[in-house]
This record gives sequence, C-alpha cells and structure tokens, in this order.
Amino acid sequence: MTQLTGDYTVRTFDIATLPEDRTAEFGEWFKAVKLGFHDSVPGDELQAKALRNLRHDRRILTGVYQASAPEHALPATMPVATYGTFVKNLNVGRGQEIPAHLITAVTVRPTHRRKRLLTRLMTEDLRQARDKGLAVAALTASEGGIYGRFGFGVASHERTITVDVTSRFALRTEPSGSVELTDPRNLLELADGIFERSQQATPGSIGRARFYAMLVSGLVDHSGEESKNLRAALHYDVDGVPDGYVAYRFKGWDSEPHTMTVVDLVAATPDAYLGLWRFLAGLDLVERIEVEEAPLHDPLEWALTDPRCVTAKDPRDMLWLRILDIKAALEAKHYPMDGSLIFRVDDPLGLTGGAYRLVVVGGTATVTPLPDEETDESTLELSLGVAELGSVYLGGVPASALADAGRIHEHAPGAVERLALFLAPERPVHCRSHF
Ligand SMILES: CC(=O)SCCNC(=O)CCNC(=O)[C@H](O)C(C)(C)COP(=O)(O)OP(=O)(O)OC[C@H]1O[C@@H](n2cnc3c(N)ncnc32)[C@H](O)[C@@H]1OP(=O)(O)O
Repeated sequence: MTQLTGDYTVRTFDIATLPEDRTAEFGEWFKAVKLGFHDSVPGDELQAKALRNLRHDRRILTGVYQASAPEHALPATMPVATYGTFVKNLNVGRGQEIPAHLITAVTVRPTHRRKRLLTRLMTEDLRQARDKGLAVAALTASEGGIYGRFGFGVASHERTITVDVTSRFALRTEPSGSVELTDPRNLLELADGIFERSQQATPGSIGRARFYAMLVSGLVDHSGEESKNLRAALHYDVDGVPDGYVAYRFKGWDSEPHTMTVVDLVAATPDAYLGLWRFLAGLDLVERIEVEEAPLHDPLEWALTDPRCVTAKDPRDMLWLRILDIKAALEAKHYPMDGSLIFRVDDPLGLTGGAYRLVVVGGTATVTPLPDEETDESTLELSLGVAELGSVYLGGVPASALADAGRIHEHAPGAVERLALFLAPERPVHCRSHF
C-alpha cells in the first residue's frame, strides 16, 4: 500500500480473498486493533466471527510490521500499526448515492506513536483512493484533534436521548401500519433491506457494515458475545410489508426508572418510525427509553403532544468527510436551485485543491477547474479549506457558522449564503452507521 521504509514493512491484504492458511495473520492484526482501543484480547471464537464479518464487507486491511522484536516483547508478527478500509454508498442528498472510501481500525502501538506512522499510511491511502476514482472518504473519529490535518471535516452530528414513556407520552396523530414482535434472528435477513430503504431517504446515511445485521439479530453484542436478552419488533406497512424494525434490551430491574435501551431502530418511512415509537412507549413495566445514537433533528419531538418527554444529552460529531475529488463530489449532487459560484479550495495534501467554477442548470452541476491566472481576489467569490468543504458538503453543518469562525472566507456579498443554499439537503442530515 505505501512506501514506508527503514525499520518497517507494510502488508495489505484483501480480507475477502485471504486464504485459510493466512488467517493467523488476520488474528494478529485483529489483536493489534483491540490493543489500540484498550479492548480485551479477543479469543478464537470472536476472531472467527470478526473475520466472517470483515470478509463480508470486503475490507482491505493494512498492518505495519517491525523486522524483529526483542525477547519477551510482543511478537514481530503483530503489527505496530493497523489501518482498514472498505467502500459503502453515501447518500449525498436528494436520493443521490456515491461510493465512499471508509476508513476504520486506525491504531498505532503506544511505543510507536508520534513517529508519523498514521501520517504516512493515511496520506498514501487517500491518494490511492482518489486515483481509484472515489470522490469522498469518511470516518468516525475517536478524538476530535486527529483528522482535520488530513482534510477531514465534521459533516454530521448525533446525540443521546432518553424518552419519558409514562402517561406523559402521547403522539399527536396515529401512525398507520402495525407492529409485531419477531425473533431477532429474522433481522439477519430483513435488516439490510429495511436499512437500504431508510438510507435512500436520509442524506448523510452510509451503507452498513455486516456487523449491524449480526448485532440486531443477537448473534453478537458489542463485546462479540451472543446476546441473550435482545428483543425485536417489526413494523408492517398497511400492505403488510416490513418497513421498520427495532432491536432493544431491558436495562434491568435495578434501572431507575425502569429503562429499555434501543440497540437499533431503523425505519423506511415516517409512519414506521412513529409506529415503532408508539410500540416502545406501550411496553408495560417500562418508564423510560434510551437511544444512544439519535438524530439531532428528531421527528419524535415534533410528533409528541409534550415535546419535553425527550431529553437530549451529549451532542457530538459523528461523520467526518474528506473530499478527494471536488469536481466529482459536487457534480454527484442534485441542487435545489440554479446559479453559479466561483471558489477556491485549499488542500494541504494537494489531492484536489484549486479554483473552480460551479454552474447549476436544471439542478445539475458542472464544475470546471480554473487556471490560476483567471482567479484572483476580484473573480473569486469564496475560499475555504478542503476540511471545511467536507463539513458543508452534505448540508448538515451551517456554512455561516464556519464563516463566522473564520474558516470560510467570503469575497463577494451573499456567496456564503449561496453556497449553503446550493448544498442544502431535502431532509436533515443523519448518519446512523458507525464503522
Ligand atoms: C478512524 C479511526 O479508526 S479513529 C481511531 C483512531 N485511533 C485511536 O484513537 C487509537 C489510539 N491512538 C492511536 O493509535 C494513535 O495515537 C493515532 C492513530 C491516533 C495517531 O497515530 P500516530 O502514528 O502517533 O500519528 P502521527 O505520528 O502520524 O501524528 C500526526 C500528527 O497528528 C498529531 N496527532 C496524532 N494523534 C493525535 C491526537 N490523538 N490528538 C491530537 N493530535 C494528534 C500528531 O501530534 C502529529 O502532529 P504534527 O503533524 O503537528 O506533528
């Protein structure tokens, strides 16, 4: 994958085609990831489950290895740095989906940190992804200070909510359709299809890793064990077709008030969403529902007669986007209005920066790179960094907030507002897939 030199070698493997006699290599790579995130050492069974899931996602795994390790140190077969990628579709608004380069499992061993291993892996990987024709890269970040330097910007947020489902809870209107309990194992077959329908209606949504189908069917929990106390329900539309599901578990009789935790709730339609909430609120012996990965703009609040049943906490960044090809990324979107904008993007990694003219006719954009001699302060209407473009690309982050923070520079009056109007999504941006 990269030309790391000196004491290190780099091995990249396509996990989907990794021969059985090299699965031990995967095991060492997986242990290194667990080490990096301070998780327990994975046993054989967990490794086998992870291998199956990652094969399904067709992940490309990279490890950085030392030539040798001193006696009693971790063996040289275990990488000192890990890096994983796979490709899933991203909804960029108005039902348009493009393949996104997803980056995950980034770790550097504590004894090897700050030697630029991540920098070298990521710089090379982003360049290769761009050369393969991928217009955007995405990740979810363990810490906020790591990825801005590589041109990633925060593009979506999430929050945790608790919902009071005592007698205060009442919906303003009755959603259509019905809800039935199901064996969670049925979600192994149904979850992906329902998610894909919800993704088509949700700007910012990213296709799901295999892990989610395993999670909601109870085959694994977050520690990799089989889940014994998971329950599930399906929402059926008026024609009897499943169009939403919720997987949930009871927090225990010690929880005060008695609380049910939503593991995953996916709905392809607003009726399915509210129908599943009506079902959850009707669970006997339960006074509160908790959802960890809830949208910032939740229709539930607006559907309740008392919106204060919903208490939100811990709003946080979720999806980080890195534009790899400005022309391809902007031309992939459909636009709510016609017009034009001349802007410059500064890209510290030199992948896609420069000046461009965006012209939208009939909702379709043409983006033309402009030669330097044609662009100066008098012709440019706007300038911004590639991380800032990643933040505003989906329309989930206000361009005016970035301008007020001194991160987008307006050279012609109204240009920031025009950028925001061009990129505005048809519905609130929300990514409910961690990876
Ligand atoms: C997509 C994901 O997988 S998110 C998960 C990321 N991984 C983790 O959080 C696991 C624990 N942390 C680690 O494994 C490592 O510390 C990593 C991967 C975050 C960084 O790896 P390193 O090889 O040490 O990074 P590298 O040496 O290339 O640092 C590059 C720059 O980023 C900075 N940097 C690195 N990590 C951080 C951080 N956590 N916070 C702020 N700045 C950071 C470095 O100071 C350096 O800055 P400089 O260019 O100004 O000198």
